[in-house]
Amino acid sequence: MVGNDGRPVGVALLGCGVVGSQVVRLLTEQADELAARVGAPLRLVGVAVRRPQRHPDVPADLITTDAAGLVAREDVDVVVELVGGIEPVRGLLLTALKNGRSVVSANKALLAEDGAALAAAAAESGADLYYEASVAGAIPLLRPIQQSLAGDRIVRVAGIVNGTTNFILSAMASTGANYAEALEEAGRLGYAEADPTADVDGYDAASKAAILASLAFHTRVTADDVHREGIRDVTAADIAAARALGCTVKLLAICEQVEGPAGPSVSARVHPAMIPRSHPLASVSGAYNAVFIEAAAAGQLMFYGQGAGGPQTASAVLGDLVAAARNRVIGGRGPRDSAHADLPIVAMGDTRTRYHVSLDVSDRAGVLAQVAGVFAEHGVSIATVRQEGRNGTGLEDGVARDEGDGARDARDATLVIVTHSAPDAALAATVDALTGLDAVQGVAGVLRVEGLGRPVTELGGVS
Ligand SMILES: NC(=O)C1=CN([C@@H]2O[C@H](COP(=O)(O)OP(=O)(O)OC[C@H]3O[C@@H](n4cnc5c(N)ncnc54)[C@H](O)[C@@H]3O)[C@@H](O)[C@H]2O)C=CC1
Ligand SMILES: N[C@@H](CC=O)C(=O)O
Ligand code: NA
Repeated sequence: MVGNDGRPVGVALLGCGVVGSQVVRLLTEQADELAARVGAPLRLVGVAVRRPQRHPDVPADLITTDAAGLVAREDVDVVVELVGGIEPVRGLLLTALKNGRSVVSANKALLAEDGAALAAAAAESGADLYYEASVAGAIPLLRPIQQSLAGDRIVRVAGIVNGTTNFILSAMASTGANYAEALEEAGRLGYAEADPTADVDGYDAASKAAILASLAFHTRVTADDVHREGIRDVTAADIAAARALGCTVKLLAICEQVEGPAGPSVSARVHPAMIPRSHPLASVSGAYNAVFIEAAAAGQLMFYGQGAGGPQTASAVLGDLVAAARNRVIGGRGPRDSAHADLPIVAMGDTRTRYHVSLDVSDRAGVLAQVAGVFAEHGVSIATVRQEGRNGTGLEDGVARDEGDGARDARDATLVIVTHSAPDAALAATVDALTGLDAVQGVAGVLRVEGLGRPVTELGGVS
């Protein structure tokens, strides 16, 4: 690819909402500095929007509703996509890349669904494809994985990559609010959208996990490959149970290289989990994001900051834009996405996790043995068991009080069991089988427990 012959680098912006409008502002306010860093001025040649009348701050001669026409213009070098969603964006970006235009995007949904096609189009034409803003907003994360750690071997990337759900879980933990109350507060403060499905059901985090796993393990991972559970079912009782164990509950994205049934494999999952309060991720609260990377030589690294917001996300977009524009000016291109390892994806059932299980049981002779037997039958080793009295039966002090209700057992108790690590399928089957026991009145709560590379000392030395 040849350089830009000293002419300005033409930038087409698709979408001018929360993030796009901030990109326009920063491009204007920082024009001279950006030109110095790029080696040529950045010239915004057009802004494609859906409703032109809604953008009084953008010069009218730049506004267009014809995104396809804008992308095809000869004076466009870099297309910055801040629309979101799959179509019509996929078609527009594939056309741009095939025509040799570099692309900067914050669109995690598209990259997690069809990143391979975009990367192939970029490789074919020699254009750049950058998407730092798509994962954890402002936090520099993808470039460190792709470039700074290129000489190392990453074994795990785990973290909090969704601000909305982290705000909700933090509010539940700090105020005792239930899920519905915390969600309402998140909406009031502008964190949760009118339809919060993508956030609370884990779709947003799963897309980000797919992108992280792809880059960390040099393997194409799509959102469909990521096991996904959201936070709708997390209860105030789960939060209290976590606290009792010295833990807190977070929605985690966990991407690991593991030894699967077919050899080295990638495991990618998003689910709520208890983590020890001593873990650095436990203190990440509110709408913040943090990602913990473990690499063979570098050891443990943590990246922390704001994962959303207009100016914050625009910062990451502009970082990518400067890199893509500089490559135009000097006539090269940045490092390509690499999928050379092409590892298989391990099924969630084969992924090893630990569980915290709260069972409401009748407290009579032999019940603990029956429950332990079900764990043993499924090959799941128990790490700790704690019994608590329930409904005022006074078991805490070992004294049972029969309140005279002849229709039910004289004594009720809750068994709190934490397992050692076992295949997730074995743990799920164990919980299923427990519900069939006569002595088990109900499963009060089931949550995975993650040490994330650290011994869970609070749980009695389980690691
Ligand atoms: N808002 C945030 O904090 C973050 C957003 N992102 C990503 O950045 C992208 C943009 O997000 P926001 O700015 O928040 O969204 P937004 O909804 O505020 O802005 C999107 C804009 O695109 C416009 N649009 C829709 N279809 C269009 C079309 N066919 N042609 C031209 N314009 C069209 C909409 O009218 C809207 O103004 C999304 O991919 C999002 O996932 C990533 C990280 C954080
Ligand atoms: N909805 C996301 C924001 C952007 O990625 C979140 O809540 O983190
Ligand atoms: Na980022």
